[in-house]
Amino acid sequence: MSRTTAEHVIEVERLHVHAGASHILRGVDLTVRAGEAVTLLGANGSGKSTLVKALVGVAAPSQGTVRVLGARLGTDRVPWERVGYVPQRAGARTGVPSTAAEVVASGLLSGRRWWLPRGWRTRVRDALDQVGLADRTESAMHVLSGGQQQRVLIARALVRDPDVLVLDEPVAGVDHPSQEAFAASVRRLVERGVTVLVVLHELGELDEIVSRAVVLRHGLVVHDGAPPRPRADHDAAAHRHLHPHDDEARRPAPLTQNPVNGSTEEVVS
Ligand SMILES: Nc1ncnc2c1ncn2[C@@H]1O[C@H](COP(=O)(O)OP(=O)(O)OP(=O)(O)O)[C@@H](O)[C@H]1O
Repeated sequence: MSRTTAEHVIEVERLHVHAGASHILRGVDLTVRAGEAVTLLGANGSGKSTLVKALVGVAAPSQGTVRVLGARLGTDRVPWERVGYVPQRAGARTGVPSTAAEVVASGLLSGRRWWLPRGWRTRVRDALDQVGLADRTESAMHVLSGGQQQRVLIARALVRDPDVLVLDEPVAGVDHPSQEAFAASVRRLVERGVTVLVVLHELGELDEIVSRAVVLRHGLVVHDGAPPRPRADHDAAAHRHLHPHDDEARRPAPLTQNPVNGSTEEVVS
């Protein structure tokens, strides 16, 4: 059961994003309804991070519109306090000495609210508990493993109790316990009706949680529907992989294409 009244939590229409001379997004349309758990897939450089950055107002559209929770970016006031965002891993080791609790508490600050609300300590502890780090509240960030630091950043997004959560490759390169803790927390959020849009390279632990996959290729949506499932015969001797050359890769993608790495496959019977 969804927690928001806006049926369309995210609405992107004919979105173009340029960076200098690069035309990164070339007319993306995307609608995410309340309560959906959607993964954004695509090969390196296909535009996934740019799309999520445009959703949270970090990348400016050169054309097209983005609406979040019914508010149009750039014209309406977006209720950012209801949006949780975990950027692509940049490393939490900033050199600034801070504890896990301090990093998570910063997630309670937003545009107009520069003070911590009553009960913030409990909320911070709960958020860290959700990612399996209740016992590391007072740990300095630099003593945590990379996976644990990433979980702290996820807790920083969760502490807002967001209605929509946008995550950019939240588990890339993190240890297995962190991946499991992350999947368990996404499952609970989805059960509570939170809308989730997550950039992934492979479904992994989220395989049974996401219900829809949107695949980008060269800045365009080339698939929007059921998530790719691992093929049972993938390791079979009769299975042959054909990897396209670059100009082939620029042709419109067939739906049988492996959406994660962009390769096409042919089975020899
Ligand atoms: N600020 C920028 N200036 C110039 N080019 C950029 C900029 N940001 C991104 N790009 C280019 O745009 C393309 C898409 O980048 P983006 O990070 O959105 O892709 P991605 O699908 O998230 O890739 P990855 O899976 O490697 O994170 C890439 O070729 C990237 O080099």
